[in-house]
Amino acid sequence: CVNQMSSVSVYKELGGYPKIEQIVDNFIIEIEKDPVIFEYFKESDVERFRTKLTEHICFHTGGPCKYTGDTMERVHDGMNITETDFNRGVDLLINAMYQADIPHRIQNKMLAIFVPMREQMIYRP
Ligand code: HEM
Repeated sequence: CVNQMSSVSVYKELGGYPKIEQIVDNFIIEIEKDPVIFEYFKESDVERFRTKLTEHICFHTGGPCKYTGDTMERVHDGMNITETDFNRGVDLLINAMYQADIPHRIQNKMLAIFVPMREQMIYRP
C-alpha cells in the first residue's frame, strides 16, 4: 500500500530488517532519555513495543512482514498526545535514524510514510 511508484522499497533502501531493528533500538534509548516522551511509556512493555514497532515499520516500508499489533488509533487513543509532543517523538525517531547511519534522503522517505499517520495519534479536543 505504500511506495508503489518506485521499484525499490524503502525497506530495502533502509537496509532491510537489521537496520530497522537498529533504528527501533536507538529509538527506545532516545525515549528512555527524554523525560517528556518517557512519561507516556512509563507503564509500557518495552519488549512488546520493540517487536510491534519493528513489524510496523517493516510492513509500511514495503518489507516482508506482517503487522500483528493494534491499530494506531487504538494504541494512542487516550494518551492525549499533543501535537508538540508528537513532533518531539518524531525528532527522537530522526535521532535514531541518524545514529543508524541512515542517509538523509532515506530518512525523508521514512518520514513521508509515517508522518501522515499523525492524525491517527494526536489528541484533538
Ligand atoms: C510516527 C509516529 C508513531 C508511530 C508509527 C507509532 C507506532 C506505534 C506502534 C506500532 C506501537 C505498538 C503497538 C502495539 O503494541 O500493538 C506503539 C506503541 C506506543 N506508542 Fe506510538 N507511534 C508513534 C508515535 C508515538 C508518539 C509521538 C508517542 C508519545 C508521545 C507514542 C506513544 C506510544 C506508547 C506509549 C506506546 C505503548 C503503548 C502500550 O504500552 O500499550 N507513539 N506506537
